[in-house]
Amino acid sequence: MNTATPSPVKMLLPRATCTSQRICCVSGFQVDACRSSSLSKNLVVAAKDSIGWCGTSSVYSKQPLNRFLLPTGALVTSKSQDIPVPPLVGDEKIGVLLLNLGGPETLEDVQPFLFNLFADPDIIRLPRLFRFLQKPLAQFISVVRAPKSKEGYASIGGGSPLRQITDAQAEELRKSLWGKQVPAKVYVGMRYWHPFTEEAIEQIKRDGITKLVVLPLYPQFSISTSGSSLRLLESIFREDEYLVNMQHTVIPSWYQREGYIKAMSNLIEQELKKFDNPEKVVIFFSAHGVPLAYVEEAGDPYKAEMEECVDLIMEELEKRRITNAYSLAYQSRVGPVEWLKPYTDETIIELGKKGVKNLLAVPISFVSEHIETLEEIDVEYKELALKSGIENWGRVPALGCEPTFISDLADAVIESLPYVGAMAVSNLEARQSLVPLGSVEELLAVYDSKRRELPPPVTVWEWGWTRSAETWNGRAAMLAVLVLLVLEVTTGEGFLHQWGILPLFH
Ligand SMILES: C=CC1=C(C)c2cc3[nH]c(cc4nc(cc5[nH]c(cc1n2)c(C)c5CCC(=O)O)C(CCC(=O)O)=C4C)c(C)c3C=C
Ligand SMILES: [Fe+2]
Repeated sequence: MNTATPSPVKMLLPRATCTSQRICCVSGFQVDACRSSSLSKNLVVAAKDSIGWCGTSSVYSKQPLNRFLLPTGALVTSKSQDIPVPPLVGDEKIGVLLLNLGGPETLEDVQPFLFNLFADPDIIRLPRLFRFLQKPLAQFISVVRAPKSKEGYASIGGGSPLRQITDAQAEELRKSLWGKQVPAKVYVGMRYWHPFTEEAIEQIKRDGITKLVVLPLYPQFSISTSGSSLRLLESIFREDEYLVNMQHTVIPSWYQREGYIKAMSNLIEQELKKFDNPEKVVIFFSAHGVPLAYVEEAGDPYKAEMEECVDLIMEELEKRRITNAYSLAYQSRVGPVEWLKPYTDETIIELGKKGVKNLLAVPISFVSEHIETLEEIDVEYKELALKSGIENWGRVPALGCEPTFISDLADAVIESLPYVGAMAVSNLEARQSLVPLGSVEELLAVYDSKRRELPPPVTVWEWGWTRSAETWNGRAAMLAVLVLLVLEVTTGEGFLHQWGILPLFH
């Protein structure tokens, strides 16, 4: 790190950065800043290829390189590098909050974890009138599902690896940010298990973080994942004076980032090489599904983002002269409603029937190994594939702490810093930015710290004999049955007991 005295006056500060109240001078430029300008706030004076001198209009002194001065709202770019240089922050304390799902760490955790998951109105979306049933229903479903889920977690070692992997990702991201001159603290906030988002927020407050970048660890946005975590965060922020005043921004999704696409392509390329005839392998992207109604009724961008993501990876592979056949399907459906299609299991059978012999599964919606890669894909789908006539099976590992990926996440954080607390001036500006701040307009609107309202969880209602009405009628009927079941289980009385059926479940 070069902390030499700045060489004699040479004003190379780009004009744009001089126009805000505070100024940031960037590395790669030799600067004697705007000392004589009318601007009297903070300055950073940087010697060539370093950032090491900070000061005010009249005095500047050698300071630790980590004391950054941030031009609030101003985008800072350096002509000497492709990646924008980090904005510099004076007494600000930068935090990055990684949002993730969380998973049970022991078999005893499974049922309460499932309860938390099903009690989330973004996972089971009840009509407003029936919201009071959310928790009893969650209790019922979690108890019924727990034995099957426990079996799955038992088969992958007795618990989810998610906490460990996310902690490791947080540490690698922290190191990468520090390496890029951004001394940020990185926190992990899980939605359904420890460390809960609330716990992370308490730590953020204790640490006195003043600027927060919120980064969901899901490449593509879904109401059921990033949306749910952000909704929770919003309710926490709204009730807390410290947080209301803390500046923050959100990176809603990042599947289109070059670094992520390249990292995924690298992994696919490596796994293809393990087959005897790599060019004959069908690349089989398998994404976690969501109920179809999320996309068709509630406007979840998940499907569109997933398809675009797959296209981008295939384009990148094509640049590397890898032009294999590929397919995208959705896995892990839960419950009786229709989910995004095609389903992974049905597609595997279909591919087998078509004579496909070599299949490379690519988990695409999540960046850690978890129960659905380690059990569902590696065991269930592999078995199904082999039964369906596929002879050679491979699976791309989840990204985990892959260096290109982590470095790209760090760049995403750095690129988002100028937006912390600053409203994107327009959607156009947001779309042009490297960080997709405008890709989910409503979310941007909400999660820019100066705007608030979230889109309601249930959106569409049409009168008459329409598809929507049918769906809701069906759900109401299902609910009525479930209410009867819950009442029966809790009171020990009802038609199933009368018929002598229910005691079988005790
Ligand atoms: C992008 C990823 C995910 C989406 C979208 C998603 C939606 C979604 N999930 C359920 C129900 C369950 N998910 C469960 C586990 C689970 N889900 C994801 C990711 C997405 N879910 C992950 C990474 C995990 C595994 C965590 C781990 O412990 O390793 C479970 C529990 C496991 C099981 O019993 O199968 C359930 C249940 C719904 C209903 C939903 C969309 C509405
Ligand atoms: Fe899930």
